[in-house]
Amino acid sequence: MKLYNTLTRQKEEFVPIEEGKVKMYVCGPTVYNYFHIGNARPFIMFDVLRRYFEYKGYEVLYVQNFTDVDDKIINKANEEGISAKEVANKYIKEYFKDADALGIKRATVHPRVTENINEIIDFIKDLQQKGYAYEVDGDVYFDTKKFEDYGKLSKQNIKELELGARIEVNDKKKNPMDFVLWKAKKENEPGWESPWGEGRPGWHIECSVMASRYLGDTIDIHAGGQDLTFPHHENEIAQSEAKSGKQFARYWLHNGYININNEKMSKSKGNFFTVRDISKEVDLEVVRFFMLSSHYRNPVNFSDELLNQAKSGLERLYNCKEKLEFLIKNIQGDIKENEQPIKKELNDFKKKFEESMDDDLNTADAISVIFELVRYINTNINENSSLEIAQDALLVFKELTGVLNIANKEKNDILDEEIEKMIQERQKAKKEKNFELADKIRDDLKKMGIILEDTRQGVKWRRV
Ligand SMILES: Nc1ncnc2c1ncn2[C@@H]1O[C@H](COP(=O)(O)OP(=O)(O)OP(=O)(O)O)[C@@H](O)[C@H]1O
Ligand SMILES: [Zn+2]
Repeated sequence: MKLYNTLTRQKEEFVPIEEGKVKMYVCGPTVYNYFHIGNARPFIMFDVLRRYFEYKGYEVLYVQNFTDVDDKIINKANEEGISAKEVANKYIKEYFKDADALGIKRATVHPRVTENINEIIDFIKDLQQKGYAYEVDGDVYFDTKKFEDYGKLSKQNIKELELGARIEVNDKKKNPMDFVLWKAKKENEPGWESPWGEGRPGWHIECSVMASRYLGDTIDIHAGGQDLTFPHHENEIAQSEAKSGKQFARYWLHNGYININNEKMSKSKGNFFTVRDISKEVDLEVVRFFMLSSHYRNPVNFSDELLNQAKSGLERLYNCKEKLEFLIKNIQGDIKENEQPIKKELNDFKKKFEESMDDDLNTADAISVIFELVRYINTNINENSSLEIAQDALLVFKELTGVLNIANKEKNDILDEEIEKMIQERQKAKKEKNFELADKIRDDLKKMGIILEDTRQGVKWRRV
């Protein structure tokens, strides 16, 4: 599989450190609000990368953190008169509700900053001992001048950055590019005891600490949104490599932005839609499908139109699946001689799907392959097919959609009330002598695996 590595600015063959194993770290949310669909992009896309590795037989260790102490959380807590911990706990719970509905698999570990304070302190102490960090009035800074490779990920011209950064006046830092590892406690802030007095960790240090704690000094993949490349990931590299003397992450993956009117969707600009609000309008599986319909590095302008397209695309997939499930219940027999080429073609779709996914996780092309498969099934598999070939087709369909985790909800999801409602509509149509509509409703139900029987006691129905 080839992945675009921000570190080298090219697509590279993925080679794991340890055979059969992938160690991934994905920067998680700062929990002071519901997350928006821009934030959902890395969560969904890297979930698919993980699932694809698993499909290929890798064991994946997947770590995604929660930033549960931060200025924004503290501000929100002070506004609402509750503790930062209460704010964070609330939004972590809400995160899981939305993430589950988006079909995002739970990480192997979801560590929180506040559960890693001792590890963070030890890490900073080590940096200080090695001469990479210095203390000023209870704050501790990373000395970027000491780390020769600073800037290697973002390929930034450090001189230019320094000029820009001078606008931000901070007399405590030796150099404008230095960044904070530990912040001395201010009033109305949570704080922890440390060798530098009471305080709390800076933002960047948490990811270096949690990645090494759960995955080791060198990890395979580190991922997040494109905005994190600089300074966040650059700083993570500086901290981790200064401490261990080893390469921190071998592949750096960054997703492009979800935009609104060509501007990055972001909490600070207020131009965002939360996943929670969207869930009131559409099933979140549609949002997942929408996300996968573009390559993860391309910018996407969010619109209702794209969401509607995703909705009808997903319906096409469910229709195909239901058709196959219906056929399987109603046909019989082993594969026939003239179906051998179909079997082969079905397997070719798998290969094509894998080729797309192997090309830097091109889910957009992978979805096109699934649509081709659907067209192929619709024209080649019917009442005259053998049971075996229909089962084969369903298996391939499920394998491919399973990697993306789309269209795999069981249709038993159709509720009894919905069925009853459709039956009532059919009765009404019959009364009005609209037999065409009545037959259509019966057929629609049949496609959903619901069989009607007109009895003297009224209409009875059963699931096939
Ligand atoms: N518009 C966007 N499109 C794609 N990814 C985004 C977008 N906005 C944020 N992200 C990513 O979402 C993830 C979660 O980050 P976090 O919760 O810190 O969001 P944030 O940066 O505070 O959001 P915002 O930019 O709205 O303030 C990060 O990987 C970040 O890069
Ligand atoms: Zn991070």
